[in-house]
Amino acid sequence: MIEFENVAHGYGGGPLLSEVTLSLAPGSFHFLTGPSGAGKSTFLKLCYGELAPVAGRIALFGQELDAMSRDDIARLRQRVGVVHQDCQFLDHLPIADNVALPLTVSGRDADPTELRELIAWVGLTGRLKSLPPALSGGERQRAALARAVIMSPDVLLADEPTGNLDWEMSLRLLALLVELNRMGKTIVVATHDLNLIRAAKAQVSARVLRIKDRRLLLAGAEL
Ligand SMILES: Nc1ncnc2c1ncn2[C@@H]1O[C@H](COP(=O)(O)OP(=O)(O)OP(=O)(O)O)[C@@H](O)[C@H]1O
Repeated sequence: MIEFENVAHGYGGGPLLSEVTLSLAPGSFHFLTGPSGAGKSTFLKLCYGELAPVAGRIALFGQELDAMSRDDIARLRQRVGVVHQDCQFLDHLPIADNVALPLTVSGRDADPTELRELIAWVGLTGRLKSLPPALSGGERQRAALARAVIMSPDVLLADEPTGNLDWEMSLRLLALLVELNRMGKTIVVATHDLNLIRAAKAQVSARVLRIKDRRLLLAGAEL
């Protein structure tokens, strides 16, 4: 589903990631850990073609990204939902419209019933008409998750989705991610939160990738 072969990336000041080789199977659940600045967000951006590697090859859904045009990559990206670290919204649009935005910008209308069901799934029915600035951190993260899955992606990448949330809200978000995984979605979650990883491992067969010294390693069973 996502394959890296000997991938390296850096922003000009020397390599940040190197010799990254891995294959994420369809339906798998991975956490991605590592110190701040290790390259977790960078790895996620490589996964969905936002960044190109300086060496090596990346294939998404069996297609080599470096052989594709920007338009083709953009089309492939519709099969990948992303929850960004800073989850930005259009502040003048109600939450329902923000969640529907990926459909709207691709020229489609959201089915009103499906949109309401999706927003109910993340527990934001009472917030349908609220503007983003009125939402709490946990509500914003859940709205961002709804927006990330509205195109029914095969893969969901989440960058520190519980970064600013209390434990109860983190577990609520985790439950949604676990549910998506049980529906067959491939999930990658970048996080510092080892308790979150432990809680997930009690529910799904999640594996842990760790960035250490520029390399991406499959962590052992210590977590
Ligand atoms: N566009 C960019 N240009 C130059 N340097 C960048 C760019 N984006 C990230 N970096 C640098 O690359 C390094 C890795 O950043 P990245 O955001 O991938 O790390 P991270 O592991 O996700 O960090 P955190 O846990 O703090 O979110 C950092 O030193 C960062 O400053």
